[in-house]
Amino acid sequence: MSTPPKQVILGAHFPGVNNTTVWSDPRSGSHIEFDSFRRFARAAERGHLDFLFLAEGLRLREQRGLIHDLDVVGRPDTLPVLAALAGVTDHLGLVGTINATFNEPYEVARQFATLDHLSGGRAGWNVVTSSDAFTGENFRRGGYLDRELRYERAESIVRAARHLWDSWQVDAVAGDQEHGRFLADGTVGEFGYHDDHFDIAGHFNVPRSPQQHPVIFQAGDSDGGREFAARTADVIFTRHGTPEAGRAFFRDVKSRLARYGRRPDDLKILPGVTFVVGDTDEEAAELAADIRRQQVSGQTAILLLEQVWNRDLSGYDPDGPLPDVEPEVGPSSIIQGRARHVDDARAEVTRLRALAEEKNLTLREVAIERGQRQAFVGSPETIADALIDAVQTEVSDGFILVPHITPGGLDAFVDQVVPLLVERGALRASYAEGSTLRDQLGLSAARPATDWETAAAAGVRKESA
Ligand SMILES: Cc1cc2nc3c(=O)[nH]c(=O)nc-3n(C[C@H](O)[C@H](O)[C@H](O)COP(=O)(O)O)c2cc1C
Repeated sequence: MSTPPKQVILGAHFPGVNNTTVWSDPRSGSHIEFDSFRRFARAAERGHLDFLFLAEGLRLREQRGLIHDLDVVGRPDTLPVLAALAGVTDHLGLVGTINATFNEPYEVARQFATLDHLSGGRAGWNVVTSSDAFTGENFRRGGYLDRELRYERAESIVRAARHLWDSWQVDAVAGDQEHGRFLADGTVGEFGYHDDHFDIAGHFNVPRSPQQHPVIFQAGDSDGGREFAARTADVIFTRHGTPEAGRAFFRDVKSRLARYGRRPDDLKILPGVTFVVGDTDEEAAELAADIRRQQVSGQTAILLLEQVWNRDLSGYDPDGPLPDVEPEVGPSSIIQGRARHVDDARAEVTRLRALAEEKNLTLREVAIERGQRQAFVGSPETIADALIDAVQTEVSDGFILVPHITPGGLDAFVDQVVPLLVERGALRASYAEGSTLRDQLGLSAARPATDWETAAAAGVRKESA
């Protein structure tokens, strides 16, 4: 009998309005009404996926001083949405993105512990570190964090939260009716946490939650982000364009774990991916090309390439050639509220010009081609086989699916691909009763905050030795 393949972990990213989705499709519904979240979550649960994932955007992006046309809706406040979903789902993990820079550990620890209670152990926190002053203007203290400190602060907030989550002993609640004593003793929830970022002390007021520590995700691909994940997180949410890039990332990140006394399986790597299911591979390829054209209108193509050129390109014709001007290099960015992901603008422009020439592409076609991400496109069989193969060949431990339609975009995957994954032994046929998100992801039970700190300190010593 052949051994079953490694399990494919699957999350479902609730899609807002952005250039991986198609808001203008007639099947597209509201990105804010609860019914959309509920339908999406129930589809994920019908397919016994591991978790639903919500991104976060704390300020409307601006480009050329105007609100960016995409990414405007679909990101209401994360925690109320997840709390409401806890009431209409039974097994699905509920993972929300909450920034480490603009929040306090006491608040965040309370919120996630509460979500963990409400959901019976299904909470996950995606710790992001965006620290830009533009977003900071929304907050009391303004953009106060130096970018270099973003991961130091993230590590601090998670460490402090872990102390808060540990502050209630397992047997803290006595519930002694005979003597009328609710608590076992008066020291319940006592904490004190002091470092360069936080100086807090008191009594935490949420009892120990089912997972004790909600699952910690991190999203951020830089060297600092990878090291933070190796030292602190249970899951990395990442993105890359090809399976080869995925394997290189996988090897790099997993190799960092031993330094902190962790095994490769202690940190799961999950790239975000789009998918298009068709009756045949040819039909799916045609559908995918059509979706890309809808996602990148002429105006969107201009906005996307402005992020490469870092200058106003509104005078150019999207159906004409690439701009003949050179990119603007320097510290100022045309976009605010989101990092520009262009390391060397001159080299990127040279590459795009060569691509346009070789394939005879217009400006809009270049924008479409440049934005291609790793996608699973094909018949249900092709997609199921490709997902299984990617996990067996260490591209990742699974994927976070990003459908292009809200809220019905998961349906084809759940109804046509999931049964094949189950048949091939790569996905559970049903949820195990009473399992937490930690159990579902194959993670071990939460370790106490002090264990993490000892391992991190030993790892840092090894690194600097
Ligand atoms: C796949 C992925 C998803 C992300 N999602 C969010 C998000 O929803 N909200 C947010 O504020 N930042 C998000 N980020 C940004 C990161 O948290 C981080 O702030 C940024 O990438 C800078 O960190 P880095 O220099 O390590 O990449 C995301 C990053 C990645 C790679």
